[in-house]
Amino acid sequence: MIELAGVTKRYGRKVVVDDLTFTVRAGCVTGFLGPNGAGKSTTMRMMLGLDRPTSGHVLIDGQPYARLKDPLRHVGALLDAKAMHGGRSAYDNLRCLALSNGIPLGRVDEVLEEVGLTAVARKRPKGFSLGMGQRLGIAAALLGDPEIVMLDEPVNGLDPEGIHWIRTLMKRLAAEGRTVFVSSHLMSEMALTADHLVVIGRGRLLADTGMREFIDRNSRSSVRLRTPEPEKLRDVLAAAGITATEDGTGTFEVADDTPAERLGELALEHRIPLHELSPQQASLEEAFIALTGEAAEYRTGPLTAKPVPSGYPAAPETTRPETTRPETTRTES
Ligand SMILES: Nc1ncnc2c1ncn2[C@@H]1O[C@H](COP(=O)(O)OP(=O)(O)OP(=O)(O)O)[C@@H](O)[C@H]1O
Repeated sequence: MIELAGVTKRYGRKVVVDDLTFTVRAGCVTGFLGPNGAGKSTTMRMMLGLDRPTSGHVLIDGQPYARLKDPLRHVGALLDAKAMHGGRSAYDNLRCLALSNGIPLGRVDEVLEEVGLTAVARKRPKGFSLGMGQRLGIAAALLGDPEIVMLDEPVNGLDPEGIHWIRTLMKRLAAEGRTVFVSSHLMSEMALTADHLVVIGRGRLLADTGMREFIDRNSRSSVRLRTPEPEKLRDVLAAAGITATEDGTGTFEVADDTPAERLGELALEHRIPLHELSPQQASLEEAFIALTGEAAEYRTGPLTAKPVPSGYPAAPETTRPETTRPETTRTES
């Protein structure tokens, strides 16, 4: 478990992390999201004792990181894949880490196998591709068989097989009862991987909530109808007081919370043929943009920047439904 209490970080006069309080729990994958420059990496560095909070504190399983004995056995982290010694082989990089953290050397071969780098174990990382470097960084994070795994943008540079692998790995680690905390800008990937989300904007907590709840709260769902008789459907919907938008080709979008069942029954009642009747689920990406729109420091033009529908949230969304995932025990290596 990772606990942050009132964590603030200032660089000069700039407040980069602003009074963050949240807990990252074991047994699930927690996604850490925020626009560019929101303070994610700074927060992760403070969790790992690489940066000191200006105020507030971070506890790892109840202790500051600096007090952990053999920290790699408690927390494995990938922050910067390029942090490896480029002139030392992949094996030697991991061997040094193992020796300095009291980790059995047999783990080096195990993690190299796990990340698929056994064949290049004797090669130097300076010749590695971005994806191979990421895999080596992930191997280092797993080396101490830690209870807590923290990964900053782990899918960076990974090929589709690698992305699938890291997703499966994170889910497995969480199912084993470990704490998995991961940042990513790849929303589609995060939607498939994370159970819980912590979202920050300009250093402030915007949401600490379950994935489904986050999407439901920050986006509007709708129902799409398609008919060869749009005039008839338009009149029926208007008479029923249902607001719909039309695209001019017989496709209607109803976003006023009328359930699909009611729309289907109305169409049937008036003998209007429907070629489509489908509830539209908003994506994590849409919900994320809606929530963080005003908190984004670096924004693109109007083509991609969407207006925030309900204003900048005054208080973060903080709900944490009970996890149904059973905690499993695991044996130390
Ligand atoms: N050592 C530093 N000195 C001064 N400013 C810093 C330092 N480190 C980070 N910052 C600033 O803090 C802010 C947050 O940076 P950080 O890298 O934590 O954001 P991030 O959410 O990880 O961004 P990204 O998604 O782009 O990686 C940025 O404005 C950055 O310029």
